[in-house]
Amino acid sequence: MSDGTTDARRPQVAVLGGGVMGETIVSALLQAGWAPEDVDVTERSALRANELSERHGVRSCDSNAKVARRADVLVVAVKPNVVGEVLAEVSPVLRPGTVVVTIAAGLPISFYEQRLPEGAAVVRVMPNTPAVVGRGVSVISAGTHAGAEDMALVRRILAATGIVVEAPEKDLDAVTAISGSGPAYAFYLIDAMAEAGVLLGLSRDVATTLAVGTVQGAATLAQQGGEHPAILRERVSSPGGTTVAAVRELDAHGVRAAVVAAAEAARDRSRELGAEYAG
Ligand SMILES: NC(=O)C1=CN([C@@H]2O[C@H](COP(=O)(O)OP(=O)(O)OC[C@H]3O[C@@H](n4cnc5c(N)ncnc54)[C@H](O)[C@@H]3O)[C@@H](O)[C@H]2O)C=CC1
Ligand SMILES: O=C(O)[C@@H]1CCC=N1
Repeated sequence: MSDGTTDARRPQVAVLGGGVMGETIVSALLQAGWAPEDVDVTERSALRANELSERHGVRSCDSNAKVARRADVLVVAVKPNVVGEVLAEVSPVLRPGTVVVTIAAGLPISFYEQRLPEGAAVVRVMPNTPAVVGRGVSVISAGTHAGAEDMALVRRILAATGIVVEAPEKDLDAVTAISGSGPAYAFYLIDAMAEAGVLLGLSRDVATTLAVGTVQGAATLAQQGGEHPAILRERVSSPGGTTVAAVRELDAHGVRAAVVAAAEAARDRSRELGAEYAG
């Protein structure tokens, strides 16, 4: 399909499920230049539907089939256990050429292709929550019938959410473990650092400001400096100084091994979700 670059109107997008990630995508669409009337969002909760319409000016309703009928792009943003029933509602009414984009964790592209009309273009995406502030990471994988134009369109939709990286679907469980769930690991570290500051006698406000600013600054340095994180860590570590004393404790408490084990557990859970719901 056309990606709408030369069309007067951008492709009509329907976001099914207006939770944390669904709302983020609605807001990214508006930032990327979509008009509110070209965006539909569905919600099981009427209260939430009204909230989304009031906040973003988009149309909201509780009928997935109704919005799917007019959609050029359908974004599936419900929980993995609901995806099957949502596809059963929309599949009979989809127009040929509609691109189906899914952000559900774990479910493979084949799950969608088996339930959608023959030849449907499916693009699987793993975003993350910093997308809310335009600093997200999204990984996109093409389904059997998704062409270069479809992938370009998905990139445009996600443009306002942050970085977009393309990867083969076989990598998506690992991607989910690193960038999908990864913000939680970073928040965990920030929380622990702030708590440690309080333990050492700082006020909670100051400790939190220091922890957030330090993690943010370190991430920016790692991104912009282009140097290996181990080199950047060495540069903080003066001989016989405070940092080596601290890092020795991180090693002694197995923090590196814990991060690896956490990522493996997330990858395994992503596989399980796929097996559980795709059956
Ligand atoms: N939260 C995160 O960090 C990430 C989530 N994901 C995926 O995004 C999807 C959504 O996750 P969240 O936004 O966190 O969940 P959420 O629970 O905040 O949002 C889901 C929304 O779907 C609505 N809903 C439920 N059944 C529905 C139906 N039949 N029709 C329309 N709406 C319905 C719910 O009322 C809820 O508002 C999940 O599949 C998850 O795996 C992917 C990457 C990151
Ligand atoms: O925890 C989850 O299942 C979702 C997918 C990646 C981040 N949140």
